[in-house]
Amino acid sequence: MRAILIRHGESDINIAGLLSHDIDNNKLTERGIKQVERTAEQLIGLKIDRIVSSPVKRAAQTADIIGKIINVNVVYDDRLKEIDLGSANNHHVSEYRDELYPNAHIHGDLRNDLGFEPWDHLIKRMIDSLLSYDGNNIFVSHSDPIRAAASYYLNIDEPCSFGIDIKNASMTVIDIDNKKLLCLGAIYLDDGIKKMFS
Ligand SMILES: O=C(O)[C@H](O)COP(=O)(O)O
Repeated sequence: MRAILIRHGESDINIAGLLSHDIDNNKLTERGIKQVERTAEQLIGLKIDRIVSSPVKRAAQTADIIGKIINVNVVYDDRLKEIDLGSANNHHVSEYRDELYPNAHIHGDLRNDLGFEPWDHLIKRMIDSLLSYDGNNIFVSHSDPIRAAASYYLNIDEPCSFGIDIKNASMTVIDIDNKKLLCLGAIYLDDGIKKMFS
């Protein structure tokens, strides 16, 4: 079993600097659509059993584009949805950024103060999803959930994963059977990884 975790393409709320775990209130930008198309074109011909997607619109749109380009069916799984942002939902990221690191993840005690979904809970639902599907699958999700899954396979805690920046439409590849992170946030997938899906 292998998994390709793909963050959705750039969305209007990413551009606006807004945080949202809502299901329907956002969409991919034109650049986001092109990002996803570039990612999907690299996956043509790989043996993929299914695409499993967060139900959040920006992710669902991403999965739909990929599914059409590589001709693979899409199923939805709530366990892949965006982290529950607590009281930060639909607020601007600038309200919470560390003044010394303006473009960084919300971190530390502030996550708890805002009522974010606990990191361990996020990891559990992501790993439960990854382990639920046989074969080789694409999982379309979001920044923090993919960082959480990567931190699990790297065996590091949330503060130590602070430096992981999962770009829009990037690919994070995991060998589920051997519990090994093969690739982290790639926008171009190397041939060695592609061969694992032949
Ligand atoms: O940190 C952020 O800006 C958001 O949590 C990103 O969420 P997204 O991956 O759904 O855009």
